[in-house]
Amino acid sequence: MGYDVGIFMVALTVLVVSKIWRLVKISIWKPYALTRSFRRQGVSGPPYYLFSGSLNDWKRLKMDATQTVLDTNSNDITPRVLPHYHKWCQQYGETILYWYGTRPVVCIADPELTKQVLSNKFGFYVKPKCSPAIEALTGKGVAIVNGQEWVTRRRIVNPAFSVDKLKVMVKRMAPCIVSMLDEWRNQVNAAEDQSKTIEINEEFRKLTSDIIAHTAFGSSYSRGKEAFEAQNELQHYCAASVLDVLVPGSHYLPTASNRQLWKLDRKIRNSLRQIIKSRLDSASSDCNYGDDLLGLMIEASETDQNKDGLKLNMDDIVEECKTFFFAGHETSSNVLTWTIFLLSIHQDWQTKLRQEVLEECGSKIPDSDMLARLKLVHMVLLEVLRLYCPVVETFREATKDMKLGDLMIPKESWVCIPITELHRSKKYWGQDANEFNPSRFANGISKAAKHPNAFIAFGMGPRTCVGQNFAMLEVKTVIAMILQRFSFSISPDYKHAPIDNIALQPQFGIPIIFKTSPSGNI
Ligand code: HEM
Repeated sequence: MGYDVGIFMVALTVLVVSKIWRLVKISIWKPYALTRSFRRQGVSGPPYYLFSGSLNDWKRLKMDATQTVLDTNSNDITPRVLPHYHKWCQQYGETILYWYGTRPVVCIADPELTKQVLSNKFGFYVKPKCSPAIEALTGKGVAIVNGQEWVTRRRIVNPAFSVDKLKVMVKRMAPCIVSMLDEWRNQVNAAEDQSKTIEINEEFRKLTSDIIAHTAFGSSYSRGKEAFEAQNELQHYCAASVLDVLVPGSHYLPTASNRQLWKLDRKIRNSLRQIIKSRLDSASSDCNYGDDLLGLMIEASETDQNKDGLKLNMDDIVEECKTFFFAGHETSSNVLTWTIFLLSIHQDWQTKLRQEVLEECGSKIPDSDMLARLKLVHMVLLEVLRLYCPVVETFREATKDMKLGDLMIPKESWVCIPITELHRSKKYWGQDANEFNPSRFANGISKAAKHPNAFIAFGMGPRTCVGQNFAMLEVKTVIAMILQRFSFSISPDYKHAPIDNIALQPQFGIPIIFKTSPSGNI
């Protein structure tokens, strides 16, 4: 008995000592050694603080930035959107090392190095593990999984965005857009001076939710409403907590904020399960579930005929639905918002685009052929995506020690690519990098800057955005239909305050004054 207790005590001591050693190694030794190693390579950054790394400094800079308001005509948004990067770059140079807790992050704003990281096909730079809150928001779907799991999921979802499917989707979008615009027109016509101020960010959020629900899930905004609303609430929660120091295991504790997170997660899942169930119930006897995204995923859950022999189960489908519900509306709604904002300020471009739309589409609802001819609209959208890219930055984790340019990136370090900064670097975009100048895209994306990969609004390489063609068609259709019907300008009440809330949003919304367009009676 005494012997057993002795062995137990020794084992316990070994366990405790090894845990303590691991903690010391991760939180003290590694940061110290890596800081020195990077310094030798000429890279430095803000100091490392025990456990919190640079998070507290980062949080403070973000808080301060949210108190500022920019000049409405200024597109120089980095100090507000990536205030930590802006400040640390000025202090420590273009490439910086900072700490997400105990995790080293090397930030690079160089298109050549970005290409090496994002285009790596051997899985040496993978998507880092997300916090539980982000995972609850975006789902453990194709956007965050790695390796074979990602290959399988990407193969399942890719066909949902083929050219033929997109053409059908454009047709399905139209009624959602008409319904919103009819409502706007009623409001304009009801106003005494025939003009109405509308806060567009919220309107576009509802519209793009409705569109993704219809086109990818054969549902409607009202059916998915509970999921969208819970995702919206969760997004605010995530944005507020993303810079909190994560204590390992703390997400299992029933704290007030965890309980709120679990509740929202349950709401999203339940609502999505209802949508899936109703598709299963309505399937014909030959198990034809439809050829939209949801149909393809259900089919993949029923067959192991896919190349890898891997199947999706119901939970996988729910996670994937979360991914597409979120990615499918959050990005597009913000691009729409910033496009209308910029066209309100640049009335000359608004006039040019309206002319183009009326020439190519007349008063008809645009189809995919007409949309392909809207060259100026396309250029303007690229310029909006450059200046107000919804994805502000992206991260990868090195799975082994990597040589990146002149830098050695140690295994398990993160590489941060500050898209907002890369998109307005004077080195690549010229002295007018912060100006709205859609003409720079006249000869296509690769010729717009001094480096062909300086524009990465949809990412690059194997993990490039699966919904990019869908998003461009959607945004083009909405903008064209607005231009056919209305002229618009910015309200004097507008406060220019872009903010990174997981996506780039206007902190106080954007009030726009709409009038019925003199050009048409559509
Ligand atoms: C203008 C709107 C959009 C922008 C700017 C955008 C941007 C991006 C970017 C930058 C990435 C890559 C992130 C990274 O490499 O870390 C990405 C990935 C992704 N996007 Fe989009 N996106 C947009 C619209 C959409 C839409 C409408 C959908 C769905 C219908 C969608 C679904 C996805 C998915 C599933 C991924 C993950 C792909 C993978 O990892 O294989 N996106 N998006």
